[in-house]
Amino acid sequence: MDQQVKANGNYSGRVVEGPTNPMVTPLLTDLYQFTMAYAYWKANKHQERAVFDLYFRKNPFGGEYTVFAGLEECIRLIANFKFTEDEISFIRESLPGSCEDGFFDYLRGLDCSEVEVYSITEGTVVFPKVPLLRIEGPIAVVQLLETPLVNLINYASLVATNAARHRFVAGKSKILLEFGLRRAQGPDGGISASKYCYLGGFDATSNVAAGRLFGIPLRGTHSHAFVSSYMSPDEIIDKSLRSADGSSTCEDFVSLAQTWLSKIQWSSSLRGIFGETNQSELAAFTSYALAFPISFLALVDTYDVMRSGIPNFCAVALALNDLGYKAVGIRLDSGDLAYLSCEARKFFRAIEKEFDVPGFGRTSITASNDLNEETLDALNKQGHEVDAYGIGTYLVTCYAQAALGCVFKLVEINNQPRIKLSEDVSKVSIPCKKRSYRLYGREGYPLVDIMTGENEPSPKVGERILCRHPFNESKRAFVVPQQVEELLKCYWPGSSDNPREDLPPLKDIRDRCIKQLERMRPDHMRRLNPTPYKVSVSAKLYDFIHFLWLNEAPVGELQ
Ligand SMILES: Nc1ncnc2c1ncn2[C@@H]1O[C@H](COP(=O)(O)OP(=O)(O)OP(=O)(O)O)[C@@H](O)[C@H]1O
Ligand SMILES: O=P(O)(O)OC[C@H]1O[C@H](OP(=O)(O)OP(=O)(O)O)[C@H](O)[C@@H]1O
Ligand SMILES: O=C(O)c1cccnc1
Ligand SMILES: [Mg+2]
Repeated sequence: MDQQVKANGNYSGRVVEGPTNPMVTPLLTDLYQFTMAYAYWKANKHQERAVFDLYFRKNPFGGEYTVFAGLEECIRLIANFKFTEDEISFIRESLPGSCEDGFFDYLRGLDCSEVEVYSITEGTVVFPKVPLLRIEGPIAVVQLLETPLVNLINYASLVATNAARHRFVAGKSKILLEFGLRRAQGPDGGISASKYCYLGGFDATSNVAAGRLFGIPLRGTHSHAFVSSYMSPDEIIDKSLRSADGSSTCEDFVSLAQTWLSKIQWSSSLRGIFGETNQSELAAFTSYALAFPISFLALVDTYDVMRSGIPNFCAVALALNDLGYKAVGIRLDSGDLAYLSCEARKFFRAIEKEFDVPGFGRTSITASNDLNEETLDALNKQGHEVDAYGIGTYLVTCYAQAALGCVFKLVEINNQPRIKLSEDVSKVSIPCKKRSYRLYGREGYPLVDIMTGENEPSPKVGERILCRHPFNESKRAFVVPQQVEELLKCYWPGSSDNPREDLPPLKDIRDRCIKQLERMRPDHMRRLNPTPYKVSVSAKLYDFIHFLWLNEAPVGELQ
């Protein structure tokens, strides 16, 4: 590979940009990766060819599926992996003074041109133990990659899964808005949350930087501060509003809204629902409508939703309607969201009927305030009229589960398979450089993932294959796949006879994720007691794992 390739991540004329977050550098790793790299180098072992698998052991949130995310950022790091002189000086200062100069010369020349990355496609639904990434290369450099790769995959996949779970409960027809930036774990937590919640099925974010960086649709309403900043309608100086078609101008939109409020107050069907509304709130809504006549949406819970916010909103919306504008809707941010959304809907329908405004009954209702999977589920059970949810804290902090627990384990070195044993069987690693496949059944659902040794023949459509639980002897099944999908594809560096996969735009990854989730058998997806998806190994790999296990585990001696 030529020098230019090494310098800027360009391969075969295709440039891979650097990581989105400039904090992602070769130093974003744990100290022990450098101490091991030095010890490998000192022992002249650093060029030995190693294969590592990156995988997780358990699905998050008590579920039975995970959305794989974060791959693009891993490839961006790998494609541009190069130490600067400053970084090398810092590593020198951080390691014991006895470390030899030659090691720093070695770091100076280091890049990932000898590293190969095979990965599952980003946005795929994935399962425990199946490698998400298989990284092969000189052991010292692959070891340095462990921490950043696990870091880049862990939260991305966790929050994408959280988003997918919220989408599952909310239902396909609802608009899901990610509102988490202020509550996220720092700036990168916020940006990553916006990116990967979109990937997992959210429709838009309030995070402007994420909108710019990733092209995610931006959406938002306004806050209580805007409402409470107004004291009275007298504050509004420019009261004029041109009609939507530009043919006329209403000189006093404030009075028009007040007139509509009186009409609502005295209408026969709405009489008695409310008396005087809060006039400073009406002023705030009027002012907001003057600023955004084509996209007017009001936060209605600052004073009293049914006695003030909703009638005030309707008055301004009807005034806009006179000028040919259609108000977007309301946001509810407190109280019983099921009850209030139903009451608001009734009010909108009554207005539609009373004043003959077609479509007013369908005015959009957005709900927010500490929402999570459980509250969405409770709202569904109670019955509600919410069209859109704004979700922050519980979504982006992954409140229900702090981390996915991805690991990076050595499975082969110098063509010798390696295993890591543990008292806890779920922690025993699956050795060998492997391939993995997803086998689909007659009804089109994925049935099982199977891992095989690298050189085993691949499963074939229509051919019966034995799938074995990796560690439980009695669990096995024959499968006759109707479709076989190889999961690990080449993402770096690729060559003319083994081309590298493209890194698709975020929107395409999101579309893939949504399709993948829809293709799963419903019992794997349900929230309560979902059925585990089967993850298996070939008969040959099963035998080999257990041979290696017995070989590596010392035999105890009883006295
Ligand atoms: N119908 C409902 N069923 C179940 N949970 C609901 C329902 N309506 C609202 N919730 C949830 O109940 C909680 C209400 O919280 P809390 O009582 O702290 O808020 P509030 O008093 O309504 O508003 P504020 O944020 O202004 O204090 C929120 O988590 C909200 O999502
Ligand atoms: O509730 P979350 O899921 O985190 O969603 C975002 C929240 O952030 C905003 O208000 P903020 O919480 O700042 O103020 P509040 O106390 O009025 O809710 C918004 O009104 C939501 O309530
Ligand atoms: O636009 C909103 O309504 C919004 C944005 C962030 C947090 N809470 C609400
Ligand atoms: Mg809140």
